[in-house]
Amino acid sequence: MDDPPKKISSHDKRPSEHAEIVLQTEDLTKCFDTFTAVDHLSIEMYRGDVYGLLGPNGSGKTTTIRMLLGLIHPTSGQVTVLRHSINDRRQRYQALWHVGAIVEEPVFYPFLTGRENLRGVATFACMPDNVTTNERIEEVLELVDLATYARLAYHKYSLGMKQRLALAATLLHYPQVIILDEPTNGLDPAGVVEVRELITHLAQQGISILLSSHQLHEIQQICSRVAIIKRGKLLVQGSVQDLLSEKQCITMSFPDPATLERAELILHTQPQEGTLWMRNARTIEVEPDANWIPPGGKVLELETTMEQAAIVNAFLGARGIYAAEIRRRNTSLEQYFLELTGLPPHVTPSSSQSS
Ligand SMILES: Nc1ncnc2c1ncn2[C@@H]1O[C@H](COP(=O)(O)OP(=O)(O)OP(=O)(O)O)[C@@H](O)[C@H]1O
Repeated sequence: MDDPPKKISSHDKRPSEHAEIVLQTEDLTKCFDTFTAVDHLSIEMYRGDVYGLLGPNGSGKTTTIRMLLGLIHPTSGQVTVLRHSINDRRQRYQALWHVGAIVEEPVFYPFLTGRENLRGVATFACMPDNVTTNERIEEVLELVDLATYARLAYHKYSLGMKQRLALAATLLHYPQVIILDEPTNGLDPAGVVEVRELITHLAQQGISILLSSHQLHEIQQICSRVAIIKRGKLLVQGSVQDLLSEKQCITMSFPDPATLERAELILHTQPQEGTLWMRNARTIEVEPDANWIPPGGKVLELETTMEQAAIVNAFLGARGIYAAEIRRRNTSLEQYFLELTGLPPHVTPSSSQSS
């Protein structure tokens, strides 16, 4: 029996309890024949969230996104956007009207300018060819910081500019929710920064953004909340800040490798009731950015808070072992993900399913 998904308590980065839910799935499930790609997934996204949908390869992210956009029908469960159900034929149009998305590589005409391409998109979207539409095109060009390049042919755009033009196209009809599948995929570092800054800027305007990505370092920098899924099931959902503060660690360095070995042995064998948590101590390689590398290049890591570091220190001191340095170690989203899923963000679908 699988563990139920963890609920994470809220701190400052999580929307208040009065925050408006803009997108919600309830028990969303998709089966392909006998294979369940998405399994009773219940997530919610608040106004202004930059929400990361994370999971190893083949965990069901794209299938979920396709259901959120009404591109495929769920086997069961619900998707609601601003209280309109995508599953209800009468409400689907209203629900999807609030959504903009980039799910596949956007296609633009290479020899038309950025502005002309947006005019083309507006025409295809049946937006009237009038002053309001032209004003909106100028507005979105400003919003994605492409106004200066509006007269440049698309094929001369950098990868980051192309992605920003794609975002401009999704913004034309004033969506309140934007869904992006791997928005920084294939971008060079400068393009990644451009898109990251734009996403943050859009969220500040009250637009909620759901994105899937394998770039957990990126996700950690831009997302306010994340959901981590594996084999279609939700493992955890919460604010990045809360998830990471749940996993506080300290590292202890010792004057020489033999002292470290003795300290580890003591921590594994001697703690009694009340201090048994110290038994989680393990030797790890020192982080490369540490300001001091102890002899042997290894440190002891304990999953505990800096407040409890004094207890470990005193415990070892009473047994004649003195640490040379104690540091707080921040867990990255990548480490958290790895511990939770047992998989790195990039694994082949077959290995993911067999694990
Ligand atoms: N049309 C389909 N028919 C059968 N199986 C499918 C279909 N679409 C997806 N799947 C399977 O569902 C599972 C989830 O696929 P999905 O593409 O949603 O995963 P993902 O998390 O987006 O993966 P990735 O990170 O590699 O893009 C995979 O095992 C995939 O092979």
